[in-house]
Amino acid sequence: MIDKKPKVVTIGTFDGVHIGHRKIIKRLVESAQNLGLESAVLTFFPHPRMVLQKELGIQLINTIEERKEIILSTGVDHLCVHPFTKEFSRLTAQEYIEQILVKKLQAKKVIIGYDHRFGRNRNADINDLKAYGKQYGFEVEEISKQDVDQVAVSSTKIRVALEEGDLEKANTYLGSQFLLTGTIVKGKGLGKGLGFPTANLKIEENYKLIPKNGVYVVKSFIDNEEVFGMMNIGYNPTVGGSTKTIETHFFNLNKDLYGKKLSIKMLKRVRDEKKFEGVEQLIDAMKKDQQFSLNYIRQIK
Ligand SMILES: Cc1cc2nc3c(=O)[nH]c(=O)nc-3n(C[C@H](O)[C@H](O)[C@H](O)COP(=O)(O)O)c2cc1C
Ligand SMILES: Nc1ncnc2c1ncn2[C@@H]1O[C@H](COP(=O)(O)OP(=O)(O)O)[C@@H](O)[C@H]1O
Repeated sequence: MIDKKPKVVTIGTFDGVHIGHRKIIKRLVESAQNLGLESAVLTFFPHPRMVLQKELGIQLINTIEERKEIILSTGVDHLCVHPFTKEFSRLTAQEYIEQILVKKLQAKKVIIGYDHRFGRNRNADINDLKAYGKQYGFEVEEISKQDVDQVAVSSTKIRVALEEGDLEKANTYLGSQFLLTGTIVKGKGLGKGLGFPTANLKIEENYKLIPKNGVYVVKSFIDNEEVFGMMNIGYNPTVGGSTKTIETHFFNLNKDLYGKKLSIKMLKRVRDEKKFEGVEQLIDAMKKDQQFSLNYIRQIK
């Protein structure tokens, strides 16, 4: 439950929590400090497109848990994840302002993008928000088109970059490393025999975007220790795999990982997944991947 103290609020989906989002959140926190108020981010889940258009194939950069964790790590005082339901979408602009911004969040100031729209059918805009501000006693600070364009980043551009395997671009736009969170489950049990045991990551959220198939250098924390590894995303065509797997061989680690929940950060793309002539060639390729990954890790450490 959010307290009754007056707040500066910003509103958005914030998928990815990229450098543009971070800039807005920084402005929010600074503004709250200057005014002696608390800061709050208002976000919604599920994504409106999951609810209104029943889009089943929708892919998001972050699961809601990841989004929460990243937003809370930016230094905001409060994060409000409001359920986006059909019913909620039918609130008029005025009902939404009154119920959520005024009563629930005690907004004294709202920092918002120039193109923000809200209320039933998204029919209210920033000028309406300013008018409601006069009525309900909050100030509106507009983030101009120029400010938005200057950052030149969008969640859509990041999604496309990840789907194309351009991890470098995605991570630059995110201002952090793209991550995958899930639980380690049993695979086909072939990895140990190849000399490379691989921890198979199962992700529950079907809306989570998985980057292009291929091999990546990754990093995680296992039992509070930083561990690096190499991940393969794909169908394991060499051994006749039929389902998509996300599997990681961690370097210098010998631990039973089954059942563990891991967040794995993706650092660098190495290559495409390939169908090799046989297992020998696959092992040779994995040895080369390991060499490449260890070199890369040495450089960034
Ligand atoms: C770094 C790395 C690269 C891989 N590259 C390929 C590849 O190019 N082609 C392929 O068929 N399988 C590739 N694999 C997947 C192996 O086929 C897989 O690890 C093996 O089948 C073990 O699967 P299991 O953990 O389900 O037992 C790769 C695995 C890793 C860890
Ligand atoms: N260095 C390591 N990297 C990844 N997994 C490891 C490592 N050392 C031990 N393991 C364990 O071995 C399991 C992987 O073995 P593997 O033969 O590939 O079987 P599976 O196909 O069931 O994943 C992992 O899930 C983990 O529990």
